[in-house]
Formats: sequence, structure tokens, C-alpha cells
Amino acid sequence: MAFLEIENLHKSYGGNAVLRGIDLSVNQHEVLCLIGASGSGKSTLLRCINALETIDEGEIRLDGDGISGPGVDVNKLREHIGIVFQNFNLFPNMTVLRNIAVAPEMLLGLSRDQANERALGLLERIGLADKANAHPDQLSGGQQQRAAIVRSLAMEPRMLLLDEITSALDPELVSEVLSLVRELAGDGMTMLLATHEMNFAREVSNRVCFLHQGTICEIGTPEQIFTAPEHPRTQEFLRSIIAAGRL
Ligand SMILES: Nc1ncnc2c1ncn2[C@@H]1O[C@H](COP(=O)(O)OP(=O)(O)OP(=O)(O)O)[C@@H](O)[C@H]1O
Repeated sequence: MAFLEIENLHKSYGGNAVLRGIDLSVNQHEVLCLIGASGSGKSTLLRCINALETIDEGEIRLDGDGISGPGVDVNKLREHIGIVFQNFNLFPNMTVLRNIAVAPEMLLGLSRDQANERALGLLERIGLADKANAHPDQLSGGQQQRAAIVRSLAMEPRMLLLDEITSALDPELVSEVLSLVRELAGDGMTMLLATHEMNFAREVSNRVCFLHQGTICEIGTPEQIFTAPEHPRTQEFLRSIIAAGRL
């Protein structure tokens, strides 16, 4: 049994069918990258998994337990599955330390000292302990994104969803964020990522999934997808990526 299982997932916005029968599974400790053109449904898929969107049809299971539909404890679900967004979404009025400590304190019941200690340990890990008392706007985009990633880690999630986490960054700041993701992958964190960074997807993924207009066209190892794609849509997408110098 896969760790995360998605079966026949459908999601529409009004008349716009964005996800059209997604079947996907992610194994424990696996890194799976979603690639595809803008609007293909990558973010929506991640948001459905984390219950930020309701689903119209289908089922999502985590470790065998249903996590979609009515009756699901959304707070519990979000303890288990962290999500990091393109725009960091750090709380602007809190210090970096509080940003990381607040959820473990409020939701996991850690004491303030324990939560701060956990947060500081995470900041040390990413070399930002000296920024603990700064506010997010005093950090670079790359530093903010790394802080947002460890904020998710502070909840000790079983899985992370990463939604275009480098898209809002200046190119010179991308690598520090990708290095952190690479490190998490090395530690065995189960991750589902939506990314436009093809070289990164190629390097860090166990499998790559190509989405086209809300359906999975092709899924395979990075080697297979990037060097021998079978589906004409995947081939076309990769040709355009190569022509743009992004692979
Ligand atoms: N809240 C919303 N309300 C209405 N339509 C939405 C909403 N969110 C997404 N959509 C639509 O759903 C489609 C898929 O969007 P989504 O953001 O999932 O694609 P994506 O593959 O992540 O794109 P990108 O690579 O640009 O982030 C798009 O047509 C988008 O306009």
C-alpha cells in the first residue's frame, strides 16, 4: 500500500474542470515531482490533498486512512501533511522564531520554551539562528522560504507538499532553497512537489508526473520522463522547455 493514495480525483471551479480523474500514489520516503504547463492543475492537486480545496469526487487516503470528504479532522490532517507555498506566507507581525514556534505551541501543546527550543534548533540547522528575532521582511526571499519550510517541519509532519516554492525567488536565491529540499529528501522526507525547475525535478525526484489539463499524461522515473518520454504531450512540453533553455 502506498503512503498517499489518490483515486479518481475530480475538481472543478464553476464550469472549469481542473482535475479530471487523478489517480496517483506516493510511497513513503518518496519524492514525487509534478510538472506541467501553467494551469495544468498542479497547485490545485496539492491544495486538495491538504483540504485547502474541497473535492468534487474521488478519494484521498494517507496511510490507508481516508483524508477527504466530510468528517475529516482538517487540523489533524494538516499536522500530518505540511504545505509550503510560493509566497512563503510567513506571519509578517511575528519574529522568525515565533513564526516557527507558534503552531507547535498552539496545536501540539508544547510549552513556549519547548516550542522556542525546537524552532531555534531548526533555524540553526538552516544557518539562520542569528535571524531568530528578526521579522520576515528583514530576510531575503530565500531566507524567508527556508524559514517557511522549517516552520512546516516544526510540526514534524509525515509528508510535505511544496507548491512552486522557488517561483517567487530571484534566480540567485533559488539554489539555497533547493539545497534544503535536497537535504530533506536525503533524510527520507516524503514529498510531493509542484515545480517549474526541471533540472531540480530531474535531480531530486524518485518519480516525475506530467500533468496536462487536469489529467496525468505520464509518470515515470526522471530518467524515463526526461530522456525518453512516451506520450506526445510530454514530448511537446519538454521540447518547449528545452527551447526555452530550462532543461
Ligand atoms: N480558486 C480558484 N477559483 C477559480 N479557478 C481557479 C482557482 N484556483 C485555480 N483555478 C484555475 O484552475 C486551473 C488550474 O490552476 P492551478 O493553479 O492548479 O494550475 P498550476 O498547474 O498549478 O499552474 P501554475 O504552474 O501556473 O501554478 C487554472 O485554470 C486556474 O485558473
